[in-house]
Amino acid sequence: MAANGATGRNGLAKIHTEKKADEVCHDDSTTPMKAQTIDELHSLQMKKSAPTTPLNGIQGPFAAFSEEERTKQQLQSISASLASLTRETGPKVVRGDPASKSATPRVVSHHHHVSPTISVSDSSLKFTHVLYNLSPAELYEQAIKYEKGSFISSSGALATLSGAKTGRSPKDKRVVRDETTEHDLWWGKGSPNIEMDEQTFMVNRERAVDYLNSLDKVFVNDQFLNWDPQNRIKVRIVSARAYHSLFMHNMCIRPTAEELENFGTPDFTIYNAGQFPCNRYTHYMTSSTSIDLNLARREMVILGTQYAGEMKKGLFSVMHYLMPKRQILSLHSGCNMGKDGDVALFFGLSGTGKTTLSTDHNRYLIGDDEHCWSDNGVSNIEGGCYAKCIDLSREKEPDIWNAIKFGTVLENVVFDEHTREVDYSDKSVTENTRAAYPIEYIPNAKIPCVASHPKNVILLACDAFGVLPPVSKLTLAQTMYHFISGYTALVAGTEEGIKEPQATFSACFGAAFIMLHPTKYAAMLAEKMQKHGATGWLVNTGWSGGRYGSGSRIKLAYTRKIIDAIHSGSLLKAEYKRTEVFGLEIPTAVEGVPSDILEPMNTWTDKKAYKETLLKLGGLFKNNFGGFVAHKIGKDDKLTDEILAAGPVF
Ligand SMILES: Nc1ncnc2c1ncn2[C@@H]1O[C@H](COP(=O)(O)OP(=O)(O)OP(=O)(O)O)[C@@H](O)[C@H]1O
Ligand SMILES: O=C([O-])CC(=O)C(=O)O
Ligand SMILES: [Ca+2]
Ligand SMILES: [Mn+2]
Repeated sequence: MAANGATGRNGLAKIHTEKKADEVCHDDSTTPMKAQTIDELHSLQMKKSAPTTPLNGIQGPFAAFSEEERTKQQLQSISASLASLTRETGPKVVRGDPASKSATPRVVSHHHHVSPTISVSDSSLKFTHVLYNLSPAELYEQAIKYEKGSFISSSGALATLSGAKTGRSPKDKRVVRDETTEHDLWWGKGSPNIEMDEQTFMVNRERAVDYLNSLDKVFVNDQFLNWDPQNRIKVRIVSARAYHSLFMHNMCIRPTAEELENFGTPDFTIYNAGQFPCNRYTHYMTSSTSIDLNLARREMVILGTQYAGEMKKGLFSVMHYLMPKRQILSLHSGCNMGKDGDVALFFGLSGTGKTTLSTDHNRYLIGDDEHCWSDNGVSNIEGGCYAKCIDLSREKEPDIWNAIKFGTVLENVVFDEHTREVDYSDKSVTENTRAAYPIEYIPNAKIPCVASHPKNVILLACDAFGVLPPVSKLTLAQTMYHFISGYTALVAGTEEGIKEPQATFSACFGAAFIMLHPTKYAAMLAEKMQKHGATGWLVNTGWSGGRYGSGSRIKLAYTRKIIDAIHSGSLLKAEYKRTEVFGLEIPTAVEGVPSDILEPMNTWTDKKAYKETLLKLGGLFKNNFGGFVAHKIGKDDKLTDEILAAGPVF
């Protein structure tokens, strides 16, 4: 041991450090240190953003003042949104994260009247910090720091939990019934509009506003709906979670800095206090969840559910009211466009394939879920897509797979605790796992998301009975019959409490979101299809070879081939034969699809069971349509009669 050199007392070699003249140790780095303290160093890391609100022409000494003035106006508007209507004052709002010391304390409070000191409660003394239109990166940080259950997935998405509710709660959606809505809206049997009165709305609104104001910080998103510039709607979403803010950032249209500068007052405001329940002693409340729409006030209140789809679909309901007033048809449909400009709509209830089939590598995506059809053509209402991701496969749905990256919200998925790799087959949290991403994450999205008039209108049904053909060509009357019926077998999970597929009829393929009587939308659709010569198709993306349990779901690859043949126009020219009971025209051959599956009866081994099931489904259709026979569709009696005759006959 210690063969050479000096040894210390314990026998170990001494460590020699050569001392230079100045007696200071230097490392290799020659870069001079620009900061004197740690705090200074950290302050260097972030540079000031280019103003989110560019100074429209104002330069020179007044520029700084006007930016300040603008920020003040913005805060005043937010304070007004958050005002308690009983105390008549808005909260003191301040911009920026309460956790960040450098946040400028630019305090603004909104007063209707100057009424000092008399009824001041503690809530009017505290500040509410406003996190206004944060970027995805900032929202990630907020979510990860403060929201339990937020993680970064291996592909960079923000994995979150939506809490106890993992689907919408249609039974808890209420609409204020007043003199206007009393006459305008669809009420009663079958209608999604469960009534509440103005007073109760205000009670819930106050509850939500007080809850939001009690927090240290709230998120505010100012965004747009509808890519048609003439019919754009300004929306404000006030929420308590970074998850909700990022979700809406992705799903609504994102304003440019300049558009944000000129945003002004919103046309519609959502108060999302979803973490806080409604008060069950409040009139009308039947659970601790309430989603309340007040069209006169242009406001929506969410209590007792954190499922983000409530905001998306709540706004869709609003569009279903506002757009038809302007002679514009609102549609629960996907939309895409071919290289030659041919446009297709994809209608269908939740889980029938709107997102999957409108996301098509060979076509431009206009949108996956909500559209308007005006005299100018089709426009997407949203700025993002909301894809189901149960059993998502990279191979079958590559564009959706690749869209799940930084910026995307991934709801309720299960992932590996170490690698953070998502297991898309895992239903432990829910079957209704979802990804919300900005539409430009799909490489062939068309921006702006507008297109000309549709050539094909494809009605998607996921038939758990396995008796509807994979594809049939419809007459206009049949298209209307199936549009009004809105049949599918609901795939588990998107609506609370549905665990097994079951036959469902939902008028206009979205009765949960329509506000007027279904025949109003149907009449508009018929008129537009007629005027623009669109062809209707019924595509079964559901079962073949037997009903749910014995048959199996039609292969996505086959459905895609069928859709390709519709787009190309080749299916229009095919040879057809007519089916029993439903009287559907089915093609004898489709390129790339085994011909024997085109006729469902061929795929069933038990022909008797097939016939029974077919009649059973026919009966369900008849029974459902009974609710509509007394209504006229459009001004034309002839069309109404044709539609009534276009259902199953047996
Ligand atoms: N033959 C098929 N055609 C279409 N989709 C299929 C088929 N077979 C399986 N699927 C699966 O069905 C699901 C269709 O869901 P999709 O997200 O497209 O529904 P959606 O109509 O957009 O519903 P929502 O309105 O709830 O968003 C996807 O998970 C898809 O992978
Ligand atoms: O609203 C949701 O939760 C998802 C959706 O698109 C639908 O159900 O139609
Ligand atoms: Ca969808
Ligand atoms: Mn939908």
